[in-house]
Amino acid sequence: MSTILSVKELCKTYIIKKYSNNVLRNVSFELEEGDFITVMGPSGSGKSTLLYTVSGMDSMTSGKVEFNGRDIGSMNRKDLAKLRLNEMGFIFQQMYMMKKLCVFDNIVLPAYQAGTDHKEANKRAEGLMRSLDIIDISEHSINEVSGGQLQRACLCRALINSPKLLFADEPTGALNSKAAADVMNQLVNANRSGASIMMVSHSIKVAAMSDKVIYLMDGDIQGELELGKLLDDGELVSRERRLSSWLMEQGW
Ligand SMILES: Nc1ncnc2c1ncn2[C@@H]1O[C@H](COP(=O)(O)OP(=O)(O)OP(=O)(O)O)[C@@H](O)[C@H]1O
Repeated sequence: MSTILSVKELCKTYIIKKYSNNVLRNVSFELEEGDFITVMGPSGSGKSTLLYTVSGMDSMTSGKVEFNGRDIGSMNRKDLAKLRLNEMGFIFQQMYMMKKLCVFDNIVLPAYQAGTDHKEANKRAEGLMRSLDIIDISEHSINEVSGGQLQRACLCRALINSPKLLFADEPTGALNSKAAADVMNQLVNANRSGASIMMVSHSIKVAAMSDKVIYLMDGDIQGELELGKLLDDGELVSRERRLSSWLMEQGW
């Protein structure tokens, strides 16, 4: 098993009107290939900022982040964009969909950009949309769909290039329980097919499906809980209980 993401002493400071906000303070952790981790913690503890900085979407103030042995802090914008297109997938709270394209075209576009044969890309997009129950909205403009449908479309788009590492910020946030279960099943399937996942979630039910939970407090990792791979849905209740009592110890 090799390390896909190595984060060492990562710091991120936002400066607004001369006031410094040290959002991430010396965060260090490693993600092994095939890992599925969830970052939890109080609102404002820096969870989304952590996802944005380790994925190269936002710059770091200091520290080192390596993706598959490549130092992302020293990569130029073009190489970073290529890395994100080909090897990473994103489901973020601000969903950057192209307003002029229909849902299907938004989903398939990254595959075309990566040079995948169009017929193959279309087939893959259709399969993903069926599994997330949004095939009926293929031709809709992104202004004509619900928040939950849009979130599922984002997941399809994130998976279209079979990313090595998937970043997901509250992927079930806007969803009802059936849609949330569809999304989580798809994430677990993607992980079983080899994608590593780094997710942020406030939900115990959702986080209990991951292998490991990191608790972020005031921009630093306060604790880690190893849950192991989810092998059977029957284990979920006991995993949720374990996670819930650990979170209470963390002061959640
Ligand atoms: N682009 C930005 N510019 C300035 N400050 C920011 C920016 N993004 C986040 N922050 C600040 O960083 C801190 C952490 O925000 P972040 O969104 O990472 O927290 P979070 O743990 O994900 O919170 P939540 O659970 O509420 O989503 C907050 O104080 C926030 O105001």
